[in-house]
Parts: sequence; C-alpha cells; structure tokens
Amino acid sequence: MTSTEIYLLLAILGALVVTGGVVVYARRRALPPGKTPPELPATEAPPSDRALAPGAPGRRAEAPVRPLTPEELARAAEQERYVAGLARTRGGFVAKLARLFRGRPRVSAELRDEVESVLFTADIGAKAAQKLLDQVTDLLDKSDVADADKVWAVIRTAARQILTVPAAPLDYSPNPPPYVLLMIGVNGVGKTTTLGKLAAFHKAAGRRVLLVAGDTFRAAAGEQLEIWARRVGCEIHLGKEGADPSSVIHDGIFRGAREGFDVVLCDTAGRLHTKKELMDELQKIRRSCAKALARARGVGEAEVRGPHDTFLVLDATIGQNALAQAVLFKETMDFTGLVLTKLDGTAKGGVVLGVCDELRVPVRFIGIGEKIDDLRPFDADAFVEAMFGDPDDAKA
Ligand SMILES: Nc1nc2c(ncn2[C@@H]2O[C@H](COP(=O)(O)OP(=O)(O)OP(=O)(O)O)[C@@H](O)[C@H]2O)c(=O)[nH]1
Repeated sequence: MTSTEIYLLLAILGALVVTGGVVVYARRRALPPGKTPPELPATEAPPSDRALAPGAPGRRAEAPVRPLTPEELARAAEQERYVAGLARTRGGFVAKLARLFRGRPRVSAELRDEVESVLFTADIGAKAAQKLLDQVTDLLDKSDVADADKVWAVIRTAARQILTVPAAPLDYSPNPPPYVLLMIGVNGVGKTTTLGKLAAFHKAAGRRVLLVAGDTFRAAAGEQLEIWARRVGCEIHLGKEGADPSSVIHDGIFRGAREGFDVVLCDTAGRLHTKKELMDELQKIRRSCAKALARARGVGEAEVRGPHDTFLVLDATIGQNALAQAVLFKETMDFTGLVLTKLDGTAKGGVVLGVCDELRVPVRFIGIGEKIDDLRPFDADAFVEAMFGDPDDAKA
C-alpha cells in the first residue's frame, strides 16, 4: 500500500467516526433529557432495512386502530338514527338559539332580548320559556359579558331539569300478569302506529303480546291494527264493528289474562277532549279494564286500579296545540305517561319541554318515524344531548 493510499484510508475512517458521532448526538438531542434511545435487538437489522409491509415485525408503530365490536357499531348506528330522527326538531328553536351564539365567543347582556324573542316564539310554552330565560338572565346579570359556551350550558341544564320528570320505571311484569296499557288521544295522533311499535318492542324483549282493537268506531282501525299484529307476529283481539269499545276491551283483557299473555295493549278511538260523551266513554273503558282484571283474578273490583298504564299520545307537529290538548285531557282523564309522535317531521318538537313542564307527567316514548323500530323510550339526557349537543353543530 502506497503512502497516498494509507492517507486516503485514514481520511475515510476519520470521516466515518465524525459522522457517527454527529448522528448519535442528534438522536440524543431529540429525546427527552435522561432518556436514552432504545437499543435495537442485536440480531435484527434497523427498521429501515426491512420490508415495510403492514404488520412486519419491528415496523415503526402506527397508532393501532381497533376495529369496533358489533355492539359498538350497533350503538353508533342507533345514536346516528336517533339524532337524525330529531334533526327537524333540533332545527326549530334550538337552531335559532344556536345561530345567536354562532361566531360570538363572548356575548353581552343585549343578547338577552334576542334569546327572549326566540324562546317565546318557540313551541315550548310560556312557562318553560320563562324558566330558560331566567337562567340566562341570572348568568348575564353576574357580569356584563359572558362566555357563549356558558350561556349555552345554562340553557342545556335548564332544559334537562324541565325534561326530567321523576317517575318510577315502567313495570312490565306485574304480579299477576298481564301488564295492561290503554292508549288514548285525539284522532290521527299516532295511537295505533305507536301500539304496533310497542308490540314489536315487547316482542323483542321476549314478552307474549296481545293487541286489543278497542277502536270499533272506524272500520279501518281494526284492520290497521291487524296489519301491525301480522307485521310484529303477535295476536290480536278484535270486536265486531260498531260494538261497545268497553266490552271489546274487557273481553280482550280477560282473554289476555286467561291465556297467559304478558302484555295486553289496548287501542281506543280517537276523540276530541271537548266531546263530553266521548270522554265519558273513556272513563267507562277504564273501568272495564279494572273489571276484566278483577274478574280474571277472582277479586273485587275495588282491589284493582284499572290499566297499569294509560298513555296520552300527542302529535308534536301541532306544537303548542298539543300542550293545550294534554292540559284539557287531564281535566277529565288521568294518564300515567305521554307519547310524543312525529318528532321526525317537525320543527315544533320543543313542545316536549312544554308538556313536561306544564303537566309533570313523564314522557315515556317518542316517535321518530313511521317504521316499526321508530319508537324510542324517552330519556331526558339522551334527548338533551341530541337537541343541544353543540351550538356549532345545530342545523342552520
Ligand atoms: N313521521 C311519523 N309519522 C307517524 C309517527 N307516528 C305515527 N305516524 C303516522 O301518523 C298517521 C296517523 O297514525 P295512526 O296510528 O293511524 O293514528 P291514530 O291516532 O291511531 O288515528 P285514529 O285511529 O284516527 O285516531 C299515520 O300515517 C302514521 O304512519 C311518527 O312518529 N312519525
């Protein structure tokens, strides 16, 4: 080896040593103080030398994406369906409120007037509107400016308080069975449809269901319920057209008890709360429920209260008129729960707040479409979340 070759070799070796030192220094600098880079396994080449196929051993870790379980997927789809079903309702006064807050990180007391105008022109009833406004005013009174998020949170909390009506959970397993439900309301509000959906709900929970066609006034009503019974795969008790609804319902409940059904769901003809004779007929129907249960149990009528539940069905699309209807029904007929239907088709769904506030009767179910699975048990928290989730998401 010539001296030139020796110098050249030494120069290359020197350069390699310097480059290695710089690389190690740079790597140490990149780590938090006190940390040393992890040692590579002696037997393995550095990752860069390996195939980059996903999952190859030693491949630089990507954030692992865990596939959702079927239950999680079902829950997400259900949540999406629920929120979509309430989109129009959310597009009502909630969207108007959200528009007031949009783009205003801080809001002043002047906003109070605008909030007042939205609340009092919404279909939530004057009392509920006042309660929400009081909360906003309280907050704004505390300082000249308030955080828009805080105002929104105050409205959400007040709405949740109004919607949370204390009530025992529904008991579908009375001893002795069956659980008897009477559905009442004005014409066309969705009584029969809701009964069909409820029959499906109980069937899915493993209960034996009997539908009772207590609307003997309208020939098509029995047929409509029969279609639901076939769709759900449950039995139906039909009376003769024009028969006394009390006697049809009595016989249906008695049959339900004798034949070991778990749940008996009774339809009634639609009626206006202003028609006295029709409201009297409802009282008679209720007494016949008690009579049938007493007879089936072999006890005196005084020992039986009547149907376990009576639900008043309200059509949310008529907004405040639904609230007026409910108030007038309550004057003549007790009901234990409310069903708000057609929330999918209206911007007036805020009436749920009004009925909860005014009547303090729990909303038990809401209808969010015409299909068999478009009925949801009412949950104040879930409803508030779907309605008031985030002002920026509210439908413009
Ligand atoms: N979009 C929508 N439509 C509904 C809902 N519930 C019921 N409907 C529709 O409302 C209409 C009336 O429903 P019915 O079940 O016949 O009402 P009803 O109270 O039994 O009527 P009467 O027997 O005349 O008193 C039907 O077209 C239903 O499909 C709902 O939650 N959403």
